[in-house]
Amino acid sequence: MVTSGTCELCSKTASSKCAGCGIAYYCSREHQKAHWSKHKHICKPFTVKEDGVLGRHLVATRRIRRGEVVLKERPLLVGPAQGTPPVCLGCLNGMTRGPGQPLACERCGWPMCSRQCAESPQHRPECQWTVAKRKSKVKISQLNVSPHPTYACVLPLRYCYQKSNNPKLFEKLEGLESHRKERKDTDKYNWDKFGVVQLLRRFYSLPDSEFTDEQLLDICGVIQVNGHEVPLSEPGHVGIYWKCSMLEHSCWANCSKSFTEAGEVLVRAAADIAEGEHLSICYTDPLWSTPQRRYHLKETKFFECNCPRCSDPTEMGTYFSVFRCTQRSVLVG
Ligand SMILES: C[S@@+](CC[C@H](N)C(=O)[O-])C[C@H]1O[C@@H](n2cnc3c(N)ncnc32)[C@H](O)[C@@H]1O
Repeated sequence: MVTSGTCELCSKTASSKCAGCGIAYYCSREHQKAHWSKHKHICKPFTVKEDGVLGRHLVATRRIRRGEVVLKERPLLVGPAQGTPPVCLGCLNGMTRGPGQPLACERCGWPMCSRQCAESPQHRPECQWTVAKRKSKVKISQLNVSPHPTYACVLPLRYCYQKSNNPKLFEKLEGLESHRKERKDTDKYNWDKFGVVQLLRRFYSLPDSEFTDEQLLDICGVIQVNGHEVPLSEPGHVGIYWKCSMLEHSCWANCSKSFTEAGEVLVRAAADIAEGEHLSICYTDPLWSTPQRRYHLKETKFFECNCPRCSDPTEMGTYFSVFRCTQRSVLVG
């Protein structure tokens, strides 16, 4: 991992990066300030626009070359996926994978893989709420159950926890799309009512006066619509990012995403992108057929994909979704 570069102004070795683009290095705040009039034209090569079809989306403000880093950012929130076996709530790795025996956090009882993970700030929300609201330790006796139902409430709980502990972060999360109307009465919504809302009420005695059912279901909506599967743990976990949440989908995306070891999302241009072009990533599996991809996007992200690939029956000449006719030789022969 690169941790230093040369200062954009004086070319000395520098270790602090521009927070906007994460590309330019500076040796001091003074040099960063002095260089800003030049750097502002290339920093963050996109702007957020909004329209009636896509909602907010990112548009290139200059030409972006293939391979260039478009954005790099830390997650607003991370937590276990909804359907997961028991994981350590510090590092988010599975509890049955490590060499050592899982240990229970001394304060809250949630199983952890080490003392260090039990002390990690990541684990604080459920740890503090277990002590303050549940008032009795959590006991997860079966570590090989998958999915383990108790873990479904952890990420929503971490989100709720920010309301009083980090109101600025909570406000940011609240600004993300939840598709409240479109989600209502879907199978996932009805599952969340029981699997998350009722669980938080029973397990954490979370009263309606703190969060109404509708608010909790909106939180589940934000996680569903904006959550990224992060493959940095085994099993993977979910991360919610701010700018990355503004990226629109295309099955013929011009950007690709990956993750740094530190959990940042890294979005790179997968093709040369012209100024004014929309930036996109693929929300679904590009190796699925057109009907599968469109169904998945409609069910989970609530839109009909009309990208160039979905609009072209040949899928850009690849015939990716066609059935191979095994009778060809009989028919033509
Ligand atoms: C992660 S959010 C993207 C940001 C969102 N537009 C906003 O304003 O917060 C995903 C949502 O954006 C919209 N969206 C993304 N890509 C789209 C596309 N290609 N066509 C239509 N809507 C799209 C859908 O409403 C989708 O559920």
